[in-house]
Amino acid sequence: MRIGILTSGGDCAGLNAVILAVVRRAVLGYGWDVVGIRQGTHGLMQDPPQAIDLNDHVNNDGMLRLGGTILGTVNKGDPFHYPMPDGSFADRSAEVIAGYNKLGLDALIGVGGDGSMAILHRLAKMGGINLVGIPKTIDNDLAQTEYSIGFTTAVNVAVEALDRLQPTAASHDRIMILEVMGRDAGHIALFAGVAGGADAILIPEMDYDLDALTEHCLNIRKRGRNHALVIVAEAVKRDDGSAVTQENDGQKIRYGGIGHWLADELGARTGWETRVTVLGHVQRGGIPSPRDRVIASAFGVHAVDLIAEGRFDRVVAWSKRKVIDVDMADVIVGPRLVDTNGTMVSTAKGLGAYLGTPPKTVRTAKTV
Ligand SMILES: Nc1ncnc2c1ncn2[C@@H]1O[C@H](COP(=O)(O)OP(=O)(O)OP(=O)(O)O)[C@@H](O)[C@H]1O
Ligand SMILES: O=P(O)(O)OC[C@H]1O[C@](O)(CO)[C@@H](O)[C@@H]1O
Ligand SMILES: [Mg+2]
Repeated sequence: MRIGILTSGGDCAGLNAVILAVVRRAVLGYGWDVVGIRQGTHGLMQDPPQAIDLNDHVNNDGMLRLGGTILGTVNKGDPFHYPMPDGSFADRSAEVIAGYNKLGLDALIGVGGDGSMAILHRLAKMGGINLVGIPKTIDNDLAQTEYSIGFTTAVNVAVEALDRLQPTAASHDRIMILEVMGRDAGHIALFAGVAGGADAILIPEMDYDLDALTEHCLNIRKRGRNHALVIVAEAVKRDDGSAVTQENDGQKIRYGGIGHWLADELGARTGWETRVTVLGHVQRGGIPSPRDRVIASAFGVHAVDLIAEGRFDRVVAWSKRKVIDVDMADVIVGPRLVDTNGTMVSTAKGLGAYLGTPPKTVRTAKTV
């Protein structure tokens, strides 16, 4: 047997740990060959396909703690809608499938988020590829899994930022706003906000009211505290409903900047000096947390076992303290958003944090 593995979508901590787990299980457990595909689907699109032999990495224990991905990754260039140099878009899916066939692979493990998983699922159906998916993304927005690789490390980074912001906020009598990533979901902001003691947690799943937020901050002051911490997810909108974006090139939207808008508004309304930190890609890099390494290892081993059992079109998932596997069709249903009636929201509210209210319009994306 000869299996391939690729990493796709935004990188995150724990990708090399999952590659190592796949190599160890496949090589030591089954005596198979493992091929690493470079730059996600882009590596397969090249002729010859860009790939490396991963068998030698079976002894590379440094990978367990190494950030990024040794294979490289892409979160642009959908092969079904590929941007060509002349500005047009082409369907290059057949080239990706041809690349897979040229490598002589019996199965493919795709480590990706929701966007990547949807693309790989479609390619697998078209090309008869034996596909198994492994969820990764700092956004933790994949359906069916409680945790995706990279999320916990990103939360740890955001909590450390709050830990560092609190003393400087207290020293200078300020409101500190921390803007975090998460794409359309507020999981990072919510987990980090609870763990880091944020006084207000703004997430895209909840509607906020600037007057209520202002009053909340002023009440903190009245109660005798000279500083406040606010965490805001990047996809939170301005009060007129418009998103703050850095890029919208027709391929994808890149959020960023809501923290600065909020600081202007909140500073003016409260009369309290307000500063902003935009955490950005710091949340994706660095050494994976032990929990991400555990999840990556469990996912990698289970994914290889699925191939050994001939069970394809499955995605491994973390559920109720163990690894399970689910139909890929049940995973590519759009982003899994924060459950506004869930434990994390009620905990944050119970701690007295300002979160706003659930939106009046029903959101269609999954919250499970
Ligand atoms: N070659 C590609 N591989 C993966 N995604 C691609 C590619 N080209 C374009 N995309 C699009 O880019 C976006 C990547 O989104 P996203 O960054 O969410 O990726 P992901 O795999 O879901 O992982 P993550 O959420 O961690 O970044 C998706 O909407 C996807 O459709
Ligand atoms: O690396 P890029 O292309 O700027 O993408 C940033 C996006 O990727 C993520 O880090 C992971 O999906 C999001 O949280 C963020 O919106
Ligand atoms: Mg994603």
